[in-house]
Amino acid sequence: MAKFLIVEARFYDHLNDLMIKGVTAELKRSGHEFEVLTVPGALEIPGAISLAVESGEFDGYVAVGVVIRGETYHFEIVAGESARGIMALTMDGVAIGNGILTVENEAQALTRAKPDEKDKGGEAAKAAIALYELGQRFAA
Ligand SMILES: Nc1c(NC[C@H](O)[C@H](O)[C@H](O)CO)[nH]c(=O)[nH]c1=O
Ligand SMILES: CC(=O)[C@@H](O)COP(=O)(O)O
Repeated sequence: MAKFLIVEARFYDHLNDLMIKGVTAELKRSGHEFEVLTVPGALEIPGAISLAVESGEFDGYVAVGVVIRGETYHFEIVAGESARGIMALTMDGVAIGNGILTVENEAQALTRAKPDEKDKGGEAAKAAIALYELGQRFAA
């Protein structure tokens, strides 16, 4: 059994609730423990994970967030930089599943957040578990 930290950017409550439902269902199904940490936005997720890694308390991480395009270039920054930060940590050997939705509108977010539809939360949890197990294999 491993212990995962779910780091959620709680920008849209109802969408995050659906995403977290999918993530936790998969972690429970796989027999792993988890905690949830909430940060203001997706841009804060990589930094929060980096701080948590220093604690040595967790075996893997699931990033959860919803980034919906607005009127300005800020969407590109939030979507791109949160993904870049997560990828940099992953390339440094941290097991992270990226469940940050980057979408054009709420309808696209909803279908991807719902566990009984595209279940991107469950998908991110599976990715985190896969990287954790890979790390175990190569450390053996
Ligand atoms: N517009 C969205 C944001 N923006 C906030 C940033 O993530 C960040 O918290 C702020 O720039 C301060 O550093 N965040 C989301 O998660 N989703 C959005 O749609
Ligand atoms: C993804 C965002 O940062 C976005 O929601 C911000 O909206 P706007 O570009 O209209 O300021």
